Amino acid sequence: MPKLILIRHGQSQWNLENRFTGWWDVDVTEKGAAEAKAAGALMKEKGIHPAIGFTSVQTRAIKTMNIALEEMGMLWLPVTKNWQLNERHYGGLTGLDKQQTRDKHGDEQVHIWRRSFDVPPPPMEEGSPFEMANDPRYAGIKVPRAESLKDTIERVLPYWESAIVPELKAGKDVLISAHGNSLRALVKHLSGISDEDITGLEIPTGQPIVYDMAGDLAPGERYYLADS
Ligand SMILES: O=C(O)[C@@H](CO)OP(=O)(O)O
Repeated sequence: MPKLILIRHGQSQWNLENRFTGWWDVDVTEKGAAEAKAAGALMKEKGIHPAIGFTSVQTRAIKTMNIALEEMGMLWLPVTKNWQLNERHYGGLTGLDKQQTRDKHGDEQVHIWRRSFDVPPPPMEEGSPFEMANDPRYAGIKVPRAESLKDTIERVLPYWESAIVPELKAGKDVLISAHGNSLRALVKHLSGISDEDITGLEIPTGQPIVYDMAGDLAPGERYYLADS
């Protein structure tokens, strides 16, 4: 039965600096690269052999995929990149320091912006230095001004259904390298987590999460590869 393996990218420069990141394209740190390498070593040790990979179009997820695959001796793996696996768009919070934002707006408001199901952060202003709409990778795509988790789910799931499910149906093991909130979107769907309970789910960086899919593609329990 096919396996689905999910990895959140290794620590990014803005994870380290504690800044809201979203669609802004930051790289992994040295620690993040080491996390990706360790994830690859673990997958190799546990006999994980994906037949296809998927990532977002963001450097931190792509690098994590490549570093892990290199460690597995599988840099040849066909990998598809798609913006629908991007991190949730952080709107007007992009680039701000998370602690300074808490000091200014209060813990509760920041928690709502970060973890509520359907409250989006404030929209990104026109002319923001963190605007990505003119980046060539988003040509022809309506770049959002901000996204809630619900908005993120609404663009992750169509891609999951149209591009990824068919590969699992064909019996292929699939590796996805993505982001804290695009993976929360997917895990919410796969594990049937309620709108309320998803607010408490955190996905750590660089830790492969596995679903063993049943014959009818019902996802089994999810588990950390390190614990198996
Ligand atoms: O800044 C971000 O884009 C995300 C992921 O690092 O942060 P948060 O934990 O607030 O969802």
